[in-house]
Amino acid sequence: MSKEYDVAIIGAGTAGLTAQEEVVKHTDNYVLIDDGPLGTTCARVGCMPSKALIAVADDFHKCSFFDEYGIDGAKGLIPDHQRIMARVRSMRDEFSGGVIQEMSGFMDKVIRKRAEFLDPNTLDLGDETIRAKSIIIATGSKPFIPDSWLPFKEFIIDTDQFFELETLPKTMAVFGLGAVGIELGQALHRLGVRVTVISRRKTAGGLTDPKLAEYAFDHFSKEMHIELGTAQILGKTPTGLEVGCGSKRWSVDRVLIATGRRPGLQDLNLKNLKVDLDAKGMPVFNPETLQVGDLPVFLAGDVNGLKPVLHEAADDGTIAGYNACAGTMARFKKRIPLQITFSSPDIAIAGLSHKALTEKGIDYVVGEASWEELGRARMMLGKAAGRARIYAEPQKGRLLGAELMAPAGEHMAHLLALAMGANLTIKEILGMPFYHPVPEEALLDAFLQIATQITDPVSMPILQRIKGKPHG
Ligand SMILES: Cc1cc2nc3c(=O)[nH]c(=O)nc-3n(C[C@H](O)[C@H](O)[C@H](O)COP(=O)(O)OP(=O)(O)OC[C@H]3O[C@@H](n4cnc5c(N)ncnc54)[C@H](O)[C@@H]3O)c2cc1C
Ligand SMILES: NC(=O)c1ccc[n+]([C@@H]2O[C@H](COP(=O)([O-])OP(=O)(O)OC[C@H]3O[C@@H](n4cnc5c(N)ncnc54)[C@H](O)[C@@H]3O)[C@@H](O)[C@H]2O)c1
Repeated sequence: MSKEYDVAIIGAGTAGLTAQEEVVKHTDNYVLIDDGPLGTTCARVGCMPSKALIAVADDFHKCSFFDEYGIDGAKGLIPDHQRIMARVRSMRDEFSGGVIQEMSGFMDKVIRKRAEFLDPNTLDLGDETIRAKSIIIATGSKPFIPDSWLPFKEFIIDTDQFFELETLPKTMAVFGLGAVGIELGQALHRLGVRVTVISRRKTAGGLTDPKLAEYAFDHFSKEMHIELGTAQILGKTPTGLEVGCGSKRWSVDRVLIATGRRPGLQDLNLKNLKVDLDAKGMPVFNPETLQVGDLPVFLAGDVNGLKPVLHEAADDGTIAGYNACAGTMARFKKRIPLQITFSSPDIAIAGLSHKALTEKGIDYVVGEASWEELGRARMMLGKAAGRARIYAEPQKGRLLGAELMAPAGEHMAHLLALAMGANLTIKEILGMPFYHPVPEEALLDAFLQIATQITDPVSMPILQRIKGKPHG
């Protein structure tokens, strides 16, 4: 006879653990199923170890400015790749160990097995079946290697394997210039690995505004070797692989695959849910309730492919946990979208992207900011680069969205998202303080441009002063 639960959660990552926090408020009769390593993708092989590596790479990169600053001796500094990777792993172990420690209070609810659906209320765990009134799928996403590249697998590294490297290869091809490609590609380059990035599109870190995407692509191309084209693996060499795009060829020790992740849906036997699946095997679900069709089944976190970033996975866990226990489905208002890529300069999208505005046919005016001539950016070598495109509704200039590549962009993206969340008009934004000299001053130009394009005139003495620029 199978065991009966109120809720079964498949996946003990960020979304699954947040769902558990919500479920436990309603019932103690639940189970959390995970057959993989515990500690979450974010802490083990995602957000945290990647940022630990980037921190070292960015600090080491400052050596390249020391001579110009008037500091001698920088050329003698050598990154010890073995020690760098060991430190990254040690930080990783602290972060993922912390998550596992937090789970100790409910380990008796955790089943370390792989789950497959037999029907919407029944899971096959291999040697046992369980039944649950509601089931939350929180199985995350996985790196994906196309079949044609599998014969070269011994030389291909994905992000699940990358942080296990004892040391860094001398040469590396990075396939893709999305979030993973630019973050890790730039870090490897800054640490002295000879990197060749191959990107199918003229963009970086997910930017969708064509003007900004091209600007960012060109900017990063000046720092490291980036080729535009579809990456191919052409064969093995005595020490690695021959890779290429178009008619160009390179020999590299390893390939870092950063061409996107796939939702972890493949092994769940979703056909037994008897709902329509799209071409990618994704069941139809409601993005506000996360319910699959009208079944007692929910999709939370990366697995639903909506916004594959950590804070969204956590919100999803709460929504799915709540609805899995509630009698009726609650629809939740989502936060202002925010996506930050920790390249240098940072890349970010706050609110609606250019692509989303275009697809939805929303009218907007644009203000553009630049960090190239900003005094504060120019005095910090390597920081005087960056642009932002800020989109506002054409009447009162309320912000709709923004895309940017900018120094301190991670913070500015939050400010912009806050302004969007508070529904501020451009007049209200211009009434806010902007300290001098800070990177945020560049945004004033963009706001001013918006103020001059909207239909409701903004008449403020401050506009005249900003037009003349502060003295200093
Ligand atoms: C290199 C990298 C860097 C990143 N950096 C950032 C960042 O800086 N900021 C940010 O916001 N996001 C970042 N992300 C994204 C972020 O890590 C994810 O959005 C988040 O971890 C998703 O959480 P999740 O709960 O959906 O999935 P996960 O944490 O992956 O959890 C899924 C769990 O399901 C289990 N599972 C899968 N299939 C089954 C099955 N059939 N049966 C049982 N268990 C199963 C797995 O073992 C796993 O434990 C990064 C991702 C990567 C790869
Ligand atoms: N800072 C962050 O929040 C952060 C950091 C890293 C990863 N992530 C998450 O991880 C997920 C996966 O990141 P990712 O960078 O692997 O995927 P991605 O989808 O962000 O980017 C993949 C890129 O690879 C390109 N590409 C695909 N096939 C190619 C080929 N054959 N040749 C050349 N280019 C090719 C695509 O055009 C795309 O631009 C993202 O969705 C992101 O949410 C987030």
